[in-house]
Amino acid sequence: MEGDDNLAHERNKAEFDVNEMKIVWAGSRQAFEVSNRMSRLVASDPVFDKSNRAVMTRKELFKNTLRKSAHAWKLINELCLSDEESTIFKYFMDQPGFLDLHWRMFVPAIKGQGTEEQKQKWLPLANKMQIIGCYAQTELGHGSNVQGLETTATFNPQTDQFILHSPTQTSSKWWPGGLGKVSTHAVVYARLITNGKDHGVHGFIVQLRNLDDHSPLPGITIGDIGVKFGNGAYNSMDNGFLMFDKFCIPRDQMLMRLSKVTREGKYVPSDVPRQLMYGTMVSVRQTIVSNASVAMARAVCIATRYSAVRRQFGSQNGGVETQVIDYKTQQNRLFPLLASAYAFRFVGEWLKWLYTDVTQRLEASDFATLPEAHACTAGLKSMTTSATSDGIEECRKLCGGHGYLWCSGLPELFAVYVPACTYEGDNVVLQLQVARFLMKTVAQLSSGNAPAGTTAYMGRAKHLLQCRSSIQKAEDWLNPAMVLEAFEARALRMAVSCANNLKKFENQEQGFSELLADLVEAGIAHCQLIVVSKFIAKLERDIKGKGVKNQLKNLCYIYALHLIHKHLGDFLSTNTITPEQASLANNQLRSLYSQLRPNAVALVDAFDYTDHYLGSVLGRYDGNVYPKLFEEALKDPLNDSVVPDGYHEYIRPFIKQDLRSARL
Ligand SMILES: CCCCCCCC/C=C\CCCC(=O)SCCNC(=O)CCNC(=O)[C@H](O)C(C)(C)COP(=O)(O)OP(=O)(O)OC[C@H]1O[C@@H](n2cnc3c(N)ncnc32)[C@H](O)[C@@H]1OP(=O)(O)O
Ligand SMILES: Cc1cc2nc3c(=O)[nH]c(=O)nc-3n(C[C@H](O)[C@H](O)[C@H](O)COP(=O)(O)OP(=O)(O)OC[C@H]3O[C@@H](n4cnc5c(N)ncnc54)[C@H](O)[C@@H]3O)c2cc1C
Repeated sequence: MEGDDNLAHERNKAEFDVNEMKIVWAGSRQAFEVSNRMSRLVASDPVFDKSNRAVMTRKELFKNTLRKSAHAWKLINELCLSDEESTIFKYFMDQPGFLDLHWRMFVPAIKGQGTEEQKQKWLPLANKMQIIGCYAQTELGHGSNVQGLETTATFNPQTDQFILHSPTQTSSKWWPGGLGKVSTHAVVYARLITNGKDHGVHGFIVQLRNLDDHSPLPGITIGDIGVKFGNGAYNSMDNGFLMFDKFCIPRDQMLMRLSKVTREGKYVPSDVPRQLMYGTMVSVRQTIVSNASVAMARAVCIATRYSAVRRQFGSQNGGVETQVIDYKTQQNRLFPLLASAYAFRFVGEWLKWLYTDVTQRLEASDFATLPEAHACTAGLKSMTTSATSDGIEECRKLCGGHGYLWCSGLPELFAVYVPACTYEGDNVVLQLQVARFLMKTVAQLSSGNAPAGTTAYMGRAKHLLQCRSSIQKAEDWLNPAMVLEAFEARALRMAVSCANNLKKFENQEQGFSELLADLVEAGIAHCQLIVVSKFIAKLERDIKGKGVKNQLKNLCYIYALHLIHKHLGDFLSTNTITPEQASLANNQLRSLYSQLRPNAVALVDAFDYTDHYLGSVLGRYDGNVYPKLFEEALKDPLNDSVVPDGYHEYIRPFIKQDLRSARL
C-alpha cells in the first residue's frame, strides 16, 4: 500500500466527526475559523518558506527572520488583522524572533506596571512598532533568583534621573530575546536605590539604541550572546547581553504603577502586593501552557501519521508488512502523548479563564486568588513543558531513523521547544513555588479555613488520608469519581508526608532544602491532579458531533491511567491503590488503546495543521513519505556536485596510496 492509501484508509476508519473535533480543539467555531484562515494565509506566502533553515548561516537565518517579521507586520496592517488574528498569524509563522518578546513581554510589562501617563506615552509608539522592545531581567550571574539581580538604578535628585549601572561582569543582562541586535528599548529590571537605600528590584523603560542609525547610546554596551542549541531552531533569535556604564534615564521612566519615587527622591512603596511586579511572567507562563499543547500536538501528529505509513515485519511470503502503529509498544508510547496534547489543551483553556479572572479581581483590588494563580501558572508551566519536551523526543524515536533527519521536523521542533523548560522560570524552581503553596495550605488545614480553588480537595483531608480505592474491575477505572479520588488521595498524601517530614526540622528553611526532591514530586502530583480534573470537567460539558465525546473520554482515561502506570511508585507507596488495582488500570489502558487505534489518524487531523506548519516530510497530510524523502535528500547542498569539494586534497591521496601498495 502507498503512503497516501494508508492514510486514506485510516481516515475512513474514524468513528467520529473530525470537523466537530476541530472545533473542540480550537475552543469554538469562531476560534477554529480564525486559526484555519491564518494558518493558510501564512502557508500560501512564499516569504514564510521554512525549507532551508537548517543550511542557512546564522547571519542568513537572522536576516531572513527580519524579512519575515517585516513582511508579517506589513500584512497585519494591510489586512487590518485583529489582535487575535495577528497573534495567531505570528504563531503560524513558526519563526522565533524579536516580535515574540516585543508583543508578549515588552508591551504587557508597560501595560501591567506603567502608570496611565506612561501607558499613554509609550504604548502608541510600541503598538505601531515605532519603538521595538524586549524584557531585560536575567543577568549573567542571576536568572532564577530575581531578588538577587545586581544592576543598580540610583536616583540622582540633582538631575531628576536614575543612573543605571552594571557594577560587575555578573550583573550584565544576559539572555533577553530581541536585545542583541534589534530592540531600540527595553524594560530593564534593576535594584532601585534612593538616598543610599536599596529598595529591591523594580522595572524601568530604557532606550538602548539611537533611533536614527541604530547605534547603541553612549554608556551602553550591547551584543548577541552567541549560537544556541540545534540547527536553525532558536538561532533566529538575537538573545543579547547589555551593560550599563552610569547611563542616565529620566525619573518618569521608572514603571510607577506599583511603587514610586517622588521628585524629592522619596520612595513610596506599593500599597498592593509587590509580587504584581512579576505579572508579565505570570501572563507568559499562562500562554506557555497552551503552547505546550500545540507543540505536543505537532510532534504527535508527525509520529502518528508516520506510524500509520511505516511498515515493518509481520509479512509472510512477501505479503504486506505490519503498520508500526499496530504494535502495542508503539501505542503504549504514542497514545499517552496524543492524550497529553488534548489534556494540555483543555487545562490551558481553563488556565486562561483563571488568569482572566485573577486579572479582573486585581483591578478591583481583590488579591485573594493571587497565590493560587501564581502556583497554577508556575506549576502547570513547569509540568506541561517538561512533559512536552520529553514527548517530542519520544516522537522522534517513534519515527525510527528517519525521525533523526532534519526534514522530519522533529529535531528542530525539539531544539526550539526544549528551552521552555528553562525560560520564564526553570521548571524545578517553579515547581518549588507550588510546593511552598501546598505546604502553606496543609499547615492551615487545622485552622478551620477551608481551602478553595485547586486545593479545595485538601478540605476533605480526613477522608482522603484514610480512604481505600474501591476499584474492583478494569471498567471501574472509567468511573470519573474513582479516578479523581485516586489522584486527590495521592496528591494530598504526598503533600502531607512532606509537611510531616518538615516538622522534624527545627529550622523550616533548612528542612525545605533537605526535602527539595520530595517537594518537587508533591508539586507535580498536584499539577497532574489539576490536569486530570479539568479534562474530566470538560467531558461534563455539552460536546457536539457524532462520536466526539466518546473519543475525548478515551483520551481522558488514557491520560489518567498512563500517569498511574508511570508514577506507580507514588500510588503504591502512599497506599492509594493496591498492586491488583494497578494491574486492573493497566488492563483498562490496553483496552483503551485498542479503542483509540482506528481513530488515531483522525484525532491528529483534528489539530488542523497545515503541512507548512508541521514542516515534516514524515507527517505530511498525504502520507507520501518516501518520494519526498528522496526529494529532500537531493536538495542538500552536498548533492550539488557528484564529486565533493575536498576530494582532490583529502580523499584522492588515500586512494592513490592504496593503489601504490596494491601494486607492490
Ligand atoms: C512560538 C512560541 C511562543 C512562546 C511564548 C513565549 C515567547 C517568549 C519566549 C521566551 C521568553 C522568555 C522570557 C524570560 O525568560 S523572562 C525571565 C523569566 N525569569 C524568571 O521566570 C525568573 C524565575 N524566578 C522568579 O519568578 C522568582 O524569583 C521566584 C522563583 C518566584 C521567587 O521569587 P522571590 O524571590 O520574590 O521570592 P519568594 O520565593 O521569597 O516569594 C515571595 C512570595 O511571593 C510569591 N510569588 C513569587 N512570584 C510570584 C508571582 N509571579 N505572582 C504572585 N506571587 C508570587 C511567592 O509564592 C511567595 O509567596 P509567600 O506567600 O510564600 O510569601
Ligand atoms: C531561550 C531562552 C530565552 C530567554 N529569554 C529571556 C528574556 O527574554 N528575558 C530574560 O530576562 N531572560 C530570558 N531568559 C533567561 C531565563 O529566564 C533564565 O535562564 C531562567 O529564568 C533560568 O535561570 P538561570 O539561567 O539563572 O538558571 P539557574 O537558576 O542558574 O539554574 C541552573 C540549575 O540550578 C537549579 N536551581 C536554581 N535555583 C534552585 C533552587 N532554589 N532550588 C533548586 N534548584 C535550583 C535549576 O533547577 C537548574 O537545574 C531566556 C533563557 C533562554 C534559555
